[in-house]
Amino acid sequence: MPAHSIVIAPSILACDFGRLHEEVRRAEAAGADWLHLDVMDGHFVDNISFGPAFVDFVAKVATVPLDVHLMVERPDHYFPRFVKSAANITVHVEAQHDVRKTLAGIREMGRTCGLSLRPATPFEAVVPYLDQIDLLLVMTVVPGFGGQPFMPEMLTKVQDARDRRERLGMKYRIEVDGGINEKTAAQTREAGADTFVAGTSVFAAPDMAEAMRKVRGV
Ligand SMILES: O=C(CO)[C@H](O)[C@H](O)COP(=O)(O)O
Repeated sequence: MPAHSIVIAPSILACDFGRLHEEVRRAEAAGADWLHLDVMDGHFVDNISFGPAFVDFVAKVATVPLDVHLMVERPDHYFPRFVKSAANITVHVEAQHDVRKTLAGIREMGRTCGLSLRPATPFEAVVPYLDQIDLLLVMTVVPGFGGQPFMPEMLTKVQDARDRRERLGMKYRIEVDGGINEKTAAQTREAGADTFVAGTSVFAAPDMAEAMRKVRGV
């Protein structure tokens, strides 16, 4: 029995930025529960995506909650700029900050908070913070670029997150991001994931609603 309802969060990184308004509408019409926005600073990851003004624009046209993933070196410095538009703000355990303080700060500003870890980071690194988070984001590719293949070795991390949550009676969502499609969504769901970020597999599909149903497993 999953602890949470299934959530599908299409990754805006994979949409046509030149038609952003229509792409947001298309994702919502196709069944998006949330929209996922990857903010990249060119330091924490080897790519630069978009910043608060872009996220604010998406918030103006979106009707579903925005799930903002800060792939930035100083999330403590930047998260307040996303509070206006985000429902959830996720930061990385590997970034340069006091993780406890940043998570508490996001909560104090009235948003849910997530913690993420790169594929190379062991699950143990997030364990001290699990009592403080609403969502654990398990990266299933090296963060920075869409369109990469799913890393099956991350399945044990998802299982660890689920087992620990059950054992300790915690409530955090388990989100997966990177190479998520019909097949890998089924594998990660089986391992314990309930929240699925999908970029290429939904935005590039001929029928986005059908692609999203497949990720959802219905
Ligand atoms: O976090 C990300 C990149 O770092 C993207 O959200 C993720 O890659 C989604 O894209 P795809 O489904 O194409 O892998």
